[in-house]
Amino acid sequence: MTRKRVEVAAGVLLREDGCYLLGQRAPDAVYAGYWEFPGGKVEPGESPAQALVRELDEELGIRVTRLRPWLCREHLYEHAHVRLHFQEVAAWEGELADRVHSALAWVRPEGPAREPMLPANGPILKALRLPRTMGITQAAEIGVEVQLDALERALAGGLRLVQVREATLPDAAREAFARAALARVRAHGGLLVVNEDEVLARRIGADGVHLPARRLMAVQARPDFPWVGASCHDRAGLERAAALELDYALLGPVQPTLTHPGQAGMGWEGFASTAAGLPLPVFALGGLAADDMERARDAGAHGIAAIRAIWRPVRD
Ligand SMILES: Nc1nc2c([nH]c(=O)n2[C@@H]2O[C@H](COP(=O)(O)OP(=O)(O)OP(=O)(O)O)[C@@H](O)[C@H]2O)c(=O)[nH]1
Repeated sequence: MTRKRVEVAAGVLLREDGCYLLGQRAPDAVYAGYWEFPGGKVEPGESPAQALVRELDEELGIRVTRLRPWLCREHLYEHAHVRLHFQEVAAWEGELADRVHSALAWVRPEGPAREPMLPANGPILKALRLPRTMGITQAAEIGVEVQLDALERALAGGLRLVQVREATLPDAAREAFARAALARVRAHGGLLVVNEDEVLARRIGADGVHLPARRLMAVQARPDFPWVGASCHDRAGLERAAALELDYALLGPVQPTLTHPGQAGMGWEGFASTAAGLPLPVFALGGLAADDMERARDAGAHGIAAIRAIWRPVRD
C-alpha cells in the first residue's frame, strides 16, 4: 500500500532555561494520549514556517516572533507517511493557552521525556540532548598542558561537547591526553568523542567517535557507539551521514580558516542551502566564534564547532 505523504510542521519551543514544550494528544486524536511537539499539517499553499505560525496561534494562542529551521524527518505510520519539519521557536509573544492538548509540559533535554512519545520523535529528543557548541582539541599544536587548562576553563564556562582530534600526537601521548580530557569532560557531565580512532575511543570508554570526511564515505555501517558524528564538506557527505543514521554532522568551512588554508568559505547562505531539510543536527564549522551562534542557528545549524576560538583565553 502506498500512503500519501503528509507534510507536518512541528515546533520546538525553547525556554531560556533550556526546557522545551511538549503537548499530550487529546482523547479524540489519532495516537491519543501520546506526547508530541505542538504543530500540525501544512495546508496547501503554505510553507512549513507559515503552517507552524498558524498552528501555534490556533493551539497555544501565541504569536511566533522568531522561527528557525532545524531538522526534517520522515516516518511511515500505519495511517500516513509523514514528513516532519521541526523548527525551533526561539521567541514568541503572548501567554501559552492550552486549546487542543490534554496537557502541556516543559521538559529538560537531559531528563526523562514524557511517555508515550510519538514514535517518530525519538531521534529528535536525542538531538535536543546534543550540546550546541563543540570544542575540537589541538593539543599537538598548543601543547598538552595548555590544552588541558583551556579545556578546564571552557568546561567551567559551559562547554559540554568535546572532540579529541590529535592525529599527530604519538600513540601513548594521545591516549594519555584523551583519558585526561575525558575525566575533565565527565566531571562536568559533558560528552567526548574521539576523532577517527574507534579502538582508542572504546579503550578509554569515550561517548563516541567522530568520522573524518573520507572515513564517512568508506564505512559500511554506523560504528557501534552511543554518539557518532562526521565531518562533511558538501551535500553528498551530509546525505551519507543521514543514511548511516549518525547523530550529527559538522559542515564547513563557513568562513576561511587556518585549518584549510586557501579554501574559500561557503558563507552562511551556502551553509543554509547545503544543510537544509536534513534529519540530523548540523554544526557550522570554520573560522567561527561564540558570537556566531545566533547567526548559525538562524541558518538552520544546531550550533557551532570550533578549534581556535574555543580555547582562546578570555581577555580582560
Ligand atoms: N504535531 C506533531 N505531529 C507529529 C509529531 N511527531 C509525529 O510523528 N507527528 C505526526 O504528524 C502528524 C500530525 O498530524 P496532526 O493530527 O497533529 O495534524 P493536525 O493538527 O493538522 O490534525 P488534524 O488531523 O485534526 O487535521 C500525525 O501523523 C502525527 O502522528 C510531533 O511531534 N508533533
